[in-house]
Amino acid sequence: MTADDPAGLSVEAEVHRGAFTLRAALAATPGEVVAVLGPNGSGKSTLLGALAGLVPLAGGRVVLEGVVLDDAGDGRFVEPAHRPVGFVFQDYRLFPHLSVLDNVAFSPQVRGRSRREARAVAADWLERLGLAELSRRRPDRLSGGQAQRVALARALAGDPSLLLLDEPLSALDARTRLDVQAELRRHLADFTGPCLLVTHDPLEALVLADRLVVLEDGRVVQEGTPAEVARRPATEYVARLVGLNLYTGTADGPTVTLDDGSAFVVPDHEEHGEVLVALRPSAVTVSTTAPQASSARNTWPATVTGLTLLTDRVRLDLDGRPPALVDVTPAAVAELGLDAGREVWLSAKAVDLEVYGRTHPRG
Ligand SMILES: Nc1ncnc2c1ncn2[C@@H]1O[C@H](COP(=O)(O)OP(=O)(O)OP(=O)(O)O)[C@@H](O)[C@H]1O
Repeated sequence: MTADDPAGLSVEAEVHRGAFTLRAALAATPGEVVAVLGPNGSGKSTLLGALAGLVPLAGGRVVLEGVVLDDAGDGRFVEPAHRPVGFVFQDYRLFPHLSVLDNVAFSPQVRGRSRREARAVAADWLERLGLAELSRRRPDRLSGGQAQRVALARALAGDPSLLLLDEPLSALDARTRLDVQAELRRHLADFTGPCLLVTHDPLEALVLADRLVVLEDGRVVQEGTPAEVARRPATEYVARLVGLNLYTGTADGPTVTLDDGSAFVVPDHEEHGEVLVALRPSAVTVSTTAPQASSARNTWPATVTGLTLLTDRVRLDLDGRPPALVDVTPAAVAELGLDAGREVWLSAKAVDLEVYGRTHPRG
């Protein structure tokens, strides 16, 4: 999609906030849910703020359905209140002095509806979201889940062309979160415009999003479907997010020399030069004696530095060349006497190593 495509959203944004710079380009098609993931301080909220007109662009432009909302080049700028954008903030930001009905009526009113019409639209949204009986309540009398639903109703009641959700579920307890997440999924499926969802939670991104965009240090480091990103993470952060080991190295035929000087035998691949190698923690075998080396198998010594109980497995943190996360069964932990400080051998079949080129430069 190009910047002038009439459908959907297209953004090229350069934003300065103190010493921090966001420089990101992204697009989203109508009906598409794009999850924006990234570590703390990577610029996710800044990006949403720029789209909503709350944070000024130093460069680039924002085009929604063919309408330029912001263009740093020629100074065009649509005020936040006049943007067809619905925003759900992490802390909801409901107006404390207004009833639930009037909170939701606020959006259609700002967009030019009369007070009566706006209240009718609000009542309709509250009905749709199963909140009708809360209409007269003040926000301080709502549970977290209810406040989240009201915030979503308020965003949708303005009939936005773009929906921005900034960590919409992060303030909820685990149980409520699952319920609200399932509901949110249904509402997002009905929403016809593009939606950007900022989240820290990879599971939330997998459940709710069609596509992931990963920001690190103000730059987009990876985009793709959840499956693409999970299979071939582009950075350490993404690898940790999806629970994979990721190594950087240099490919030369069937050997990849890793940055720490160790080497992996890998399957046939087309890559030359700098590559990434991904390895599932469940694909590594742990033994207490040195296994037979073979051309199809990589073996190396390592020391257990940590053990974490997952639901049905134990994740081992291992220091070695290279270091690794390895998943084993609780029975294996007992049988092999695994504990912090224990020296073991790791082995991984060449076919379990996924080799691919870098999509962004190092450093
Ligand atoms: N008002 C501000 N003035 C100066 N710097 C700011 C301001 N707001 C944010 N920043 C800086 O901009 C950078 C990006 O912040 P931003 O809130 O966009 O990140 P984020 O990815 O949303 O983080 P988090 O996941 O912690 O919410 C940070 O380094 C932050 O310190």
